[in-house]
Amino acid sequence: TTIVGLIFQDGVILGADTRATEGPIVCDKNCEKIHYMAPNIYCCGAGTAADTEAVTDMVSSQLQLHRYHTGRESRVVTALTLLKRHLFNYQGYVSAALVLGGVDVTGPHLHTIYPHGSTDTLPFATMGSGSLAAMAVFESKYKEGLTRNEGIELVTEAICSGIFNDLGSGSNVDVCVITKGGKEYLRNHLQPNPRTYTSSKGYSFPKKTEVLLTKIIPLKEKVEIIEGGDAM
Ligand SMILES: C#CCCCC(=O)N[C@@H](Cc1ccccc1)C(=O)N[C@@H](CC(C)C)B(O)O
Repeated sequence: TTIVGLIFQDGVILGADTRATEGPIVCDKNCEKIHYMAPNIYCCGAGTAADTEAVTDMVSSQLQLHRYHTGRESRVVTALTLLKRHLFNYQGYVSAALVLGGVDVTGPHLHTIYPHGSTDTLPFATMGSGSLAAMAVFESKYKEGLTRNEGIELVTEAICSGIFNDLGSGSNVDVCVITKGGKEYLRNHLQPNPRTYTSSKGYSFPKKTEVLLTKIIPLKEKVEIIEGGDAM
């Protein structure tokens, strides 16, 4: 997985690739790694798919109950605290590495959360097996005050770095833009690995391209009996 986040002039932009693997096998070529937490908060997940899905869904429900109780919009710090407390409690056995982003009454916020429960607050962040490839892009090109389009392009470039350089990442680029005004979830914003289509009739070769084996090779006439051989 390659997942990223950055702060731009109007809020936060999150990005993710869409590959799920099981060892050397790609078990999902277009999965979703950007999870809804609240109307103004989203969270990218890397690690064990089941764990990232379960922990974000659980905290999202807790935030919704909290919104009913307070009558107010959820804050990013609330999601951060709920996530880190849960992960710390399980001492790293819940394998969820997260990039949490959102905009609330206190402004835009971006955090990373590690499986053991430690967290960071950053202007730009990357996680997953493709995080080094993505961070190379951010370290060389990130600056403060990026416009929406500049931010989307930089997030897309960072995810593409993971897609093309990390075997744990691949397929498409998902993007989520969060501002005070709301959010834009750009599912499959970029599809840089389209499936090249074979003919609908399946494979067809011109006649006479097959080499017909006409020579019949006879089976061995005599089979040697090995006397007294040990039973295998
Ligand atoms: C679909 C499906 C099965 C998913 C299995 C599954 O969790 N794969 C993991 C890798 C992994 C982890 C632990 C045990 C085995 C395999 C995976 O692809 N993680 C990606 C993110 C998730 C959200 C898709 B990424 O971090 O590479």
